[in-house]
Amino acid sequence: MEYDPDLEGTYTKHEDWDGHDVIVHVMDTCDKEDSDHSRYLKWADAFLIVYSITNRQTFEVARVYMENISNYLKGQERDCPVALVGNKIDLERYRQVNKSEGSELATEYDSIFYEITAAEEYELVEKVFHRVIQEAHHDKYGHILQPLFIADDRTTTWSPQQAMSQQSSQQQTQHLHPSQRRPKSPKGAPEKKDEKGQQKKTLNKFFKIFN
Ligand SMILES: Nc1nc2c(ncn2[C@@H]2O[C@H](COP(=O)(O)OP(=O)(O)OP(=O)(O)O)[C@@H](O)[C@H]2O)c(=O)[nH]1
Repeated sequence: MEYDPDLEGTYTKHEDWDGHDVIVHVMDTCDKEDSDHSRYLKWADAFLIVYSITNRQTFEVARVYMENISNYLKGQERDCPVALVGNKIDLERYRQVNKSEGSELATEYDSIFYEITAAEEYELVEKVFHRVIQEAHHDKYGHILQPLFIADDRTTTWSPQQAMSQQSSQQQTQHLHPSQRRPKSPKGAPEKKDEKGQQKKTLNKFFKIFN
């Protein structure tokens, strides 16, 4: 089926980590002006906010997202990993957002920060997911599973101790197991935008979830 950016989608991936069947549900959001963000916020165990380093506007939108998520989590007294991701580093010559700006924003919200290219380096994308999943797993279950597969030489294993001392550092690998089930998509999530797509899409970030 052809990709349609106007559709909201949930993707599920199974991974065998440390003998556990880890199930990761990913919601790729499709926000509109009238979107009810709270359904994402309630559903997710972790959040990825992606902007394009070649488009400052997307960075400013990411900033709003960071603040909204932070406020929500504080209000709920929840602690979820949040990762800020600057995408399209293969287009360095068109860069509009400095790496330091991304890093500073992430630090401001005590979040993970990566710059990646989704188009050219799948391993980087995977690394972001693994890092977030590992932290989310720790937050939820209180322990870390050991990696089953061997990380490449750029990958290190995250630990809560590391996180305390190196809050903004990168890298990871891990695994999870399902012990709680949650709906595969936020309750009430519309599958599609309205037919004509006349509602302006203001935000286009996705939230990553696992159970
Ligand atoms: N050069 C480059 N292009 C990318 C990269 N990631 C995504 N793109 C392109 O950017 C465009 C938008 O990518 P999407 O994956 O659709 O991004 P999105 O933020 O989900 O946007 P919507 O599709 O509108 O929801 C597409 O043409 C992609 O091919 C990247 O890392 N580098």
